[in-house]
Amino acid sequence: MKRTPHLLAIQSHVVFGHAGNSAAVFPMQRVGVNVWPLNTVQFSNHTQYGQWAGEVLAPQQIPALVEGIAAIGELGNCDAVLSGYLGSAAQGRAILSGVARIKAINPKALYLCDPVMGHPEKGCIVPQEVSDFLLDEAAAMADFLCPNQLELDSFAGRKPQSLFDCLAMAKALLARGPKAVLVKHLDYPGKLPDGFEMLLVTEDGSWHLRRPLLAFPRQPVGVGDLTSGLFLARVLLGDSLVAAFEFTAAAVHEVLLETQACASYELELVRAQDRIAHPRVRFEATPISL
Ligand SMILES: Nc1ncnc2c1ncn2[C@@H]1O[C@H](COP(=O)(O)OP(=O)(O)O)[C@@H](O)[C@H]1O
Ligand SMILES: Cc1ncc(COP(=O)(O)O)c(C=O)c1O
Ligand SMILES: [Mg+2]
Repeated sequence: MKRTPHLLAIQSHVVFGHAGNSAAVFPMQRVGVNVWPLNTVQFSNHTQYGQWAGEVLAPQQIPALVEGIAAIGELGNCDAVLSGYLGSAAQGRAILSGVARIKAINPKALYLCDPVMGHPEKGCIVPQEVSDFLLDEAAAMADFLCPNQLELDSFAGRKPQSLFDCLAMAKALLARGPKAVLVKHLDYPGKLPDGFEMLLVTEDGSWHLRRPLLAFPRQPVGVGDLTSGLFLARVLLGDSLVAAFEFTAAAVHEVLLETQACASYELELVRAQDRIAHPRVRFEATPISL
């Protein structure tokens, strides 16, 4: 029997609703991965409500928890680490030392970094030192990097002129070290208004994917976290990077369809669970080159 992969997921937890681990853990479990959630913050709700209660985890807790798992002899079973929303740069550095610790025991372990940055136009609130840490330190250690357009712009230090420019920016990011860059959300002059587009850039080639853009009165949150979590889960389950990319687009679209049908602001993950595991829709990734 094939072994069930294990994934250490280090990102935020919200008590109410879905963002960070609260958006990604259940879907990753539902597709068949054992998840070890390590919550960087515990907030009442995601920050786009504009107000929340709760605390950031003390950074020294991250190595302490990783050591606790090592002490029971389980750390070598960790197949991948995912990091997302960080409450401080010190937390980020603690995660990188955890990743190094895990890779020393299991050199095949993968690290996916979702570089969640704050943006005034988006409303996601992240300290500036976290953005600086992601740009300067985390990208170099990640096997997979999953920025959205605003985060890709921050890495490149500019906005794109075209789709091919987005591709060039993502390729430049590949040169910093990751095996693959998944741009979860493209925005560039001339983009068709009714499409939601993504890019996958790897050492072996690049692929572009388009799915329908659905209308929401308020943009749902946690979509990026769901996207990076499902992508890593499917890679661990044995998908090629392109197959994981296509699966992720389909499963996330299914969640958005369910969320739209329920007129809900929070993602309808529980109602969409069968469609996450077995998406009915399919979007083809098409090769793209400069
Ligand atoms: N098919 C879609 N239709 C409408 N909105 C979408 C669709 N897919 C994603 N979104 C929204 O687009 C925004 C961009 O998300 P994205 O950039 O992928 O990641 P992040 O959630 O990290 O910002 C989010 O607000 C999300 O809710
Ligand atoms: C606590 C928390 N975690 C994670 C996120 C990231 O969500 P998204 O997937 O939209 O990038 C947010 C966004 O507001 C948040 O408030
Ligand atoms: Mg995000």
